[in-house]
Amino acid sequence: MSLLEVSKLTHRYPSSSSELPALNEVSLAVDADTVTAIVGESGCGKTTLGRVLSGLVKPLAGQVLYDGRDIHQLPRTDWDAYRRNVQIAQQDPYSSLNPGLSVRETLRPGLLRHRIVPRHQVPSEILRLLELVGLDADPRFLRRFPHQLSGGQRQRLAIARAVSLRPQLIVADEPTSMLDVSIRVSVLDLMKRLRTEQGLAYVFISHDFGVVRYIATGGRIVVMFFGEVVEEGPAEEVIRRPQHPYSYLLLESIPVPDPRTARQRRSASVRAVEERVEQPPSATGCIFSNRCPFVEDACRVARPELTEVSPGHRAACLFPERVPQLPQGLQADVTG
Ligand SMILES: Nc1ncnc2c1ncn2[C@@H]1O[C@H](COP(=O)(O)OP(=O)(O)OP(=O)(O)O)[C@@H](O)[C@H]1O
Repeated sequence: MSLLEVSKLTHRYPSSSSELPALNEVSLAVDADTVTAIVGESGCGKTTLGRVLSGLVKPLAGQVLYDGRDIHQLPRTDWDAYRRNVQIAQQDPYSSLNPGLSVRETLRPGLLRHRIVPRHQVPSEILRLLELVGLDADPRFLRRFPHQLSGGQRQRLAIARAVSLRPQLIVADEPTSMLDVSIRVSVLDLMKRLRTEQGLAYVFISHDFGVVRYIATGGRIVVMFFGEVVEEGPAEEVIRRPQHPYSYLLLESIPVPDPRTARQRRSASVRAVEERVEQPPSATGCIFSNRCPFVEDACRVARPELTEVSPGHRAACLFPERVPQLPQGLQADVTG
């Protein structure tokens, strides 16, 4: 079931030096109770999309429909409910947490303002939330300030704050990219557990396909390139049989710990694309054609539409049959 229907979102920042919009006619559905992972390189519009979905940025054109209604047309009380129902967890919890507020004061105001529990139950609810996210539920910890917490503890606190309002959806924008690898996995595991226990949906934003495949099991993957969706579909299918060359190349470049495999993985096509990374996207043809290792003349003429390649799986490629299958070993690796 769709929680949000996103229709032809276009956004451009007035101060941007880029000719290209940050988002260009992005349409997709965000399902309830599941993960919709947005993946793509830096600058492709992931954060802008996340901010539009959470209502923090009003797009220049297009709509975000919630229960069939445009969120920017909602009456005040429904808008407040939407903002509570859709929480955001950001890349750098240090900048999103108020440095002057203790752990207790980070969690308390939201619980009171939105009357999540009766006033007298707020202290016990704070302790319950800390336990839920694996933080110390003791008085000394409650008095700590963000600068006295580790990176992992800060992100757990930011997650606790988001979950405290009992939202339907959390937009998680690169929530683990600033954490050490060992801590990263534990925070991802926490997010997975919370999702099933609390019946949450996530829009999970990342530039790292390795992280995306870890969190998006059973959900959907949306691949973006320069403000456009180039592929979207069920996570396992996008990973096993990518239908857009860009998705294929992102998957093929997932780093793996074994240096021998990592060497094998940097195939000729990945190296060729890396050499062309500075090329601006084509203005008229397929947006990926200037970097595509499988490009044909036709790709430089017109921009392909997102087209269904199998039920619920769409790709914007004129020649999806040219996208190779991932090598067997790598497939086993990326499907984990
Ligand atoms: N506040 C802003 N003012 C001007 N341009 C912006 C602003 N925020 C983003 N942009 C531009 O919009 C485009 C999309 O940026 P966005 O941050 O949404 O992408 P992203 O995929 O999340 O990248 P990153 O992972 O680096 O944050 C980029 O070209 C970026 O330079």
